[in-house]
Amino acid sequence: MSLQLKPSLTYRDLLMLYLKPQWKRATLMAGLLLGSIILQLANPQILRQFIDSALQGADITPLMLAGVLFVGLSIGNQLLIVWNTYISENVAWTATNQLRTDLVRHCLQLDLAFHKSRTAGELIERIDGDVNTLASFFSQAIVNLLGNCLLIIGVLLLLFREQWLVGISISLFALLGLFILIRVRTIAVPYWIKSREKDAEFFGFLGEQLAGTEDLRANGATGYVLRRFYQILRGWLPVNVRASLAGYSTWSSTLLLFGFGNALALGISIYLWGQKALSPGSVYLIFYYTNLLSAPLEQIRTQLQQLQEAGAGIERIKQLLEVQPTILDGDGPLLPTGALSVEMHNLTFGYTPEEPVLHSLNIKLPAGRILGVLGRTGSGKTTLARLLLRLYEIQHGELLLAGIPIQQTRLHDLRQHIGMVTQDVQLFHASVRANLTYFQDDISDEQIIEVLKTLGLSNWYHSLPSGLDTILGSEGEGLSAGEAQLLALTRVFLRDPGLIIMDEASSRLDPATEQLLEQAINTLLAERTGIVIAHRLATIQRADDILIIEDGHILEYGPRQQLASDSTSHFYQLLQTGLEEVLA
Ligand SMILES: Nc1ncnc2c1ncn2[C@@H]1O[C@H](COP(=O)(O)OP(=O)(O)OP(=O)(O)O)[C@@H](O)[C@H]1O
Repeated sequence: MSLQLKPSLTYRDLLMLYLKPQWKRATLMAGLLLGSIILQLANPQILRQFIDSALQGADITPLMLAGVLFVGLSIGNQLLIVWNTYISENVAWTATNQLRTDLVRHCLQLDLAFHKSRTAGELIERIDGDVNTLASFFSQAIVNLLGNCLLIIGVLLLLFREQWLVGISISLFALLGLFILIRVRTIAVPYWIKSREKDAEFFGFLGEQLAGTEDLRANGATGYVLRRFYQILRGWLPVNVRASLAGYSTWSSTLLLFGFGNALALGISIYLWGQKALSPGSVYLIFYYTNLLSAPLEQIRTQLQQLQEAGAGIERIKQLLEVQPTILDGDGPLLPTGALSVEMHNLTFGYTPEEPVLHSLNIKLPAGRILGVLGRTGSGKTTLARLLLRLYEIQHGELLLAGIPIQQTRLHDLRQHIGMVTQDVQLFHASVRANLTYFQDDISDEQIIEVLKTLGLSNWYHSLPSGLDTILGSEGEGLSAGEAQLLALTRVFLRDPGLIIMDEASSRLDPATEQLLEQAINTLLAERTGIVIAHRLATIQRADDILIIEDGHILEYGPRQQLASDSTSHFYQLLQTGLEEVLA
């Protein structure tokens, strides 16, 4: 299903989008609920008949039959409730899963700047937390709210039919009861909100610490973590005690209220019985119906709350949908296959336009050549790579790929033609195959094995216990840094891009792995254009051209051999001093 969510989202839109496709199940849900209401209303009538007939000395057979019917209908009602719960959970999960998928798709389309400015936890809360509040909206709120109203109306009508005075008294009690229940709940709400805030703080803290376990231990920060942990727990305790007490007061007030309702029903019934206006069976019937009111009244209260929460959830989802990607597909031609040329004319860019990070870059890299980019930390090398992938849009000047202005390219096409290998290799807790193909099914196992062989990874592949089906640990656990880099190269190789951008690993690898990596990089760069952010001499020797950036400006740019033999060039000085020492 394509994304149909729009920022002007309403309850009606949500129902149309996510419940309409499930209208058959939703209708069945309504039917089951109606059946259950009818059974709940009919059953006390049998009991009344039973009591009155028994008191009048009726035969045992009709009494037995009435008893069996009562039990049968009660069991039938329970079965309908279980079936209804099963269907409504299915409806809710199908609907909310679709909504989650649509929101994830929306977020994945948003600019990198959006993701950089938000924490992972915030997005998880947006996509899962807010959607969870809608689950009950889909599963119960609408249908059950109507169902409960119907049940209450049914009970009150039957009470009116029994005796008008009873009808009026219990109707007034029901109205007052609902009002009181809602009021009492609002008193407890702030305590629950506080408790949930503390929950979020605790889990946020826990998540952060778990993610950084290795660093924390290595730096001896365990004591600090435990102290913070204890502080948070200590803050959590009184808040939770207060929230529980507030919850208890809600619960006890509900009990008190329904106790009062029962007393009222019994009082009126006894009075009317004394007046000979009611039979004992009818007294029981009234008592039963009054009791029956408690569940729907209580549920209406929770459902109104769920509707409120769903309203807040919709509001936050709307805010998320209002954020739109600013980097969109261009309408230029598709990029050609094979090596791509790269040109920059007066290219200027800043993460905020007032503070440029790259200034007036002019570069001309013909197809098939390799550019080695050097520069100190923070000079703008990664920014340059991000611009080439169009993760950010250039602000001034021109950036051309195979002669096509980058703004005119289509994002999917662009990212098919550019491969990027960074120092942080992102590996997923999934099979080797899925990690290498990025879950793309059209890449055959033969192709993968061939590429692994080309990159010198045959031995590694044969050592895998289940071949390509071997599951990798999360974040590449169990792989050395060199192996992870080689896998990243394999991944890019399989996509066969025309331009490779490499942010080279500066960590020192063992000589055997380094040699393997060097060979793999050579194979990868052959007949492709390469932009290599270099940290090692070996890479520099591979480059045709050298670009040295300083504070976002070009300090030096030219053919490597020419710069290397010019003793006045910065590159020459760098080679003399040693690359690692200067750039580290
Ligand atoms: N997302 C961002 N938002 C704002 N400023 C950023 C962002 N990313 C980088 N910068 C800033 O842009 C400048 C260039 O950063 P960049 O990451 O491109 O440098 P680099 O040369 O790749 O550094 P390194 O070698 O350490 O990776 C730095 O001043 C940095 O603080």
